Amino acid sequence: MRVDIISIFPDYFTPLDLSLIGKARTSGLLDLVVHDLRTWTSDVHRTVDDTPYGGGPGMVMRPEPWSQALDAVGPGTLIVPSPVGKPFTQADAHELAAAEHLIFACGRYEGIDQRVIDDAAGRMPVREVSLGDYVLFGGEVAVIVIMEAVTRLLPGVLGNADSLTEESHAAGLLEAPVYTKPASWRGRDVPEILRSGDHGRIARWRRDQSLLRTAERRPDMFAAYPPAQLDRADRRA
Ligand SMILES: COc1ccc2nc(C(=O)O)sc2c1
Repeated sequence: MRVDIISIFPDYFTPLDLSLIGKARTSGLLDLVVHDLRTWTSDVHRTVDDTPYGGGPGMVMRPEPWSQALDAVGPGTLIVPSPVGKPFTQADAHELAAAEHLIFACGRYEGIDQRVIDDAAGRMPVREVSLGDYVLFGGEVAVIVIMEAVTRLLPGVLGNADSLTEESHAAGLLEAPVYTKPASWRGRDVPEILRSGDHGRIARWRRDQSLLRTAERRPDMFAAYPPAQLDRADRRA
């Protein structure tokens, strides 16, 4: 997968040199290039913003540097993190993991001139996405989150692909609690069933815990869970 990230703060992305994303880059599974938007400015001050038409606080990112940057690195699937974007979900991560070329545009200030996004949409798929109902300083942190969510789904990046099937949101439910040694810790014991060796009962316990946790913590997810995927034992949980 090829990924281009465009930002006025390219140093924000040094974490993408680390851990499994860093390994994916060195192994060639991920071809990631981070660009400084100011590369595509032409004035001595390398200006990327200007005052908003219609007045109002703050500054807006000018269209010219962005249009030249996107012309240089595109076309691809353009992702623009934004407070007005569609909530980003695990399903979106799976869709983006299937793309050949992702381009991330990191907004700052009050955002990017809307014409940049409208113009790009005439040449490539564009997704404006939000991480949640809160506002960040800019798109950079959202891109790091999305890059983690997407890259870990790429074949060969995670050592054990089985992790992807049991984890939260993978099957539309929250995962069961996990435990490791010691069996007793500060007077708290690991649930006996997990030490029973009875894999059938362990699987049932985990499924029940997953259903209960989802019902308690994410009733929205629980309500959306397809009834057809609930078996008879589930209905007793
Ligand atoms: C100006 O660019 C921004 C500003 C805030 C912001 N907040 C996001 C979020 O997903 O919460 S993405 C994003 C982009």
